[in-house]
Amino acid sequence: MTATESDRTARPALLRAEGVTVGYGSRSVAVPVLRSVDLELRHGRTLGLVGESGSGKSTLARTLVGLLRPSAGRVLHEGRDLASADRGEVAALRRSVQLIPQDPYASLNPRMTVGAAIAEAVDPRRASLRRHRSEVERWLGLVALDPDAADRHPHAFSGGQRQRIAVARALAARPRVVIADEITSALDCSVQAEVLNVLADLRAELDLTMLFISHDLSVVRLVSDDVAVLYLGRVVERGEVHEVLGQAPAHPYTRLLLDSVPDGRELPRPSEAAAEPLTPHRAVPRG
Ligand SMILES: Nc1ncnc2c1ncn2[C@@H]1O[C@H](COP(=O)(O)OP(=O)(O)OP(=O)(O)O)[C@@H](O)[C@H]1O
Repeated sequence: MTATESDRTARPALLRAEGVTVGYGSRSVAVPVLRSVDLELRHGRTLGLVGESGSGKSTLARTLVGLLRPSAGRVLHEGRDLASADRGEVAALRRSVQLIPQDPYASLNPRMTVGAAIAEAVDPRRASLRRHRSEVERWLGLVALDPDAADRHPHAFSGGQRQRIAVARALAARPRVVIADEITSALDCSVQAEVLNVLADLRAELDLTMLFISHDLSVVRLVSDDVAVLYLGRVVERGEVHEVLGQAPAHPYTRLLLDSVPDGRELPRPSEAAAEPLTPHRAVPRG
């Protein structure tokens, strides 16, 4: 075992799927979308999840945060099975794993100001923008938005700004794990870079563990330490990014994925590709 391998496997798994099978509809008629999926997110690492449209990536994301129940297998949050946790524990465990969906309209209430939405994430029981104004403004600063953004509604922002608001809102809940589900796929390239840079800065500052879902192999290569390849609802290959997306992918589907990307094997290594941070270093609010 190499030094990197032992470092990776020594880190505790914050989130683990064990033999997870999920389908939609009633159990008797459901055709599984996910079949016996095993996956783990280890502390401080980013796992990229790739796979073609319909392979089950979003279904897996929703299952990991507890929005869908597996018909077989289990999901463990820091070793605890959501299915056997009591209500208080489920609420805390769910809060510690935040999902950022592709469409920020799905996660931002159009009738709520941005500040009220972030205040709710900061403190769901005493959600008040007035009470949490300074922390809300710090989070807005962390995603490079002005403090007065707090008083505006989501429709007043561009797609990239809305996605940064969604990132701030998810992170304001102080999760240990973030699941980013195709968060840049609806954005132009330059705006994609803005969102990815913000996320990369915050990931390092907050010591986040992340599942980064994307069909874009070059983006996955940039942000991930490890990668898992989902094909027809099964994880067919996983490992460190440079191994799986490097010279010798083991599974034919991974080879097909790579062959479909122009210069797919020549993508820059994360260290070479690390772009200038979009935002200057900012102190992260601790609380
Ligand atoms: N609410 C639902 N009810 C029934 N079937 C669904 C539902 N959501 C997804 N599916 C089906 O489950 C399969 C996997 O969908 P899923 O959205 O998880 O795939 P995906 O890999 O995220 O795709 P994409 O990259 O296009 O977002 C698809 O066949 C889809 O039609």
